[in-house]
Amino acid sequence: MQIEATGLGKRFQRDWIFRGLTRAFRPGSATAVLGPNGAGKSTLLNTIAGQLLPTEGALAYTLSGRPVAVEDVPQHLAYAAPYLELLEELTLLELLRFHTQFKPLQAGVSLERLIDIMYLEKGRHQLVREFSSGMKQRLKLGLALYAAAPLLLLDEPTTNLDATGVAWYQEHVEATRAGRTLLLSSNVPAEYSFCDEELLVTDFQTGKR
Ligand SMILES: Nc1ncnc2c1ncn2[C@@H]1O[C@H](COP(=O)(O)OP(=O)(O)OP(=O)(O)O)[C@@H](O)[C@H]1O
Repeated sequence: MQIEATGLGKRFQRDWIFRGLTRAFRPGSATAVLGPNGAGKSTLLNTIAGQLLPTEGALAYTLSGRPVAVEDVPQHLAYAAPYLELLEELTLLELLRFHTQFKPLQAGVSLERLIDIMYLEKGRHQLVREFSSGMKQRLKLGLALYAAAPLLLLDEPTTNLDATGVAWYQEHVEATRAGRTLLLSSNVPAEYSFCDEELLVTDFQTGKR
């Protein structure tokens, strides 16, 4: 998905979080959205996801040369973030069946294959609520990385992952990012070192008031 941000700005009450952001995000690119805690990285991802309205400026989305209305962006989007909750009252298999009804997996990836990829075989019939935080994070990432969605947003993707989990993430983000538009919010170089572009949110904060 091609995304063109023009003069994009977001304000909460009287505080501008970012302002004057003009940038194109191309299919096949991976952009690291960087900045200190509270800089506005998640706010920017949520705005690009169409979940927050920009206060000023515009976002234009194009898929295979056709414009996509902002209200249709969610169907083309896979998003993993600490603040997006899993349905923890379901077992893993129930959750995967439910989730993939509205967010299908990539061609050739079955539910069983995804369970293997996520190393969650033993949790197949377990309530997600009982998963460790690392298991939940592998589940969130597996659902996003292997979704059939051209726009991939990852917010702090290695949250709760140990060193093995971080290596797992690096392997699978590489395996799934070709041709997609990826934006990744991070403070951890191991999460974003593969990205070909960087966007420092604080570059869009001078003179914003
Ligand atoms: N819904 C909201 N209403 C008011 N202020 C908000 C809202 N959401 C976020 N903010 C504020 O916007 C600023 C940016 O927050 P945001 O979560 O985007 O930062 P971040 O760079 O992702 O931070 P972190 O690295 O800590 O996750 C913060 O000051 C936060 O308090």
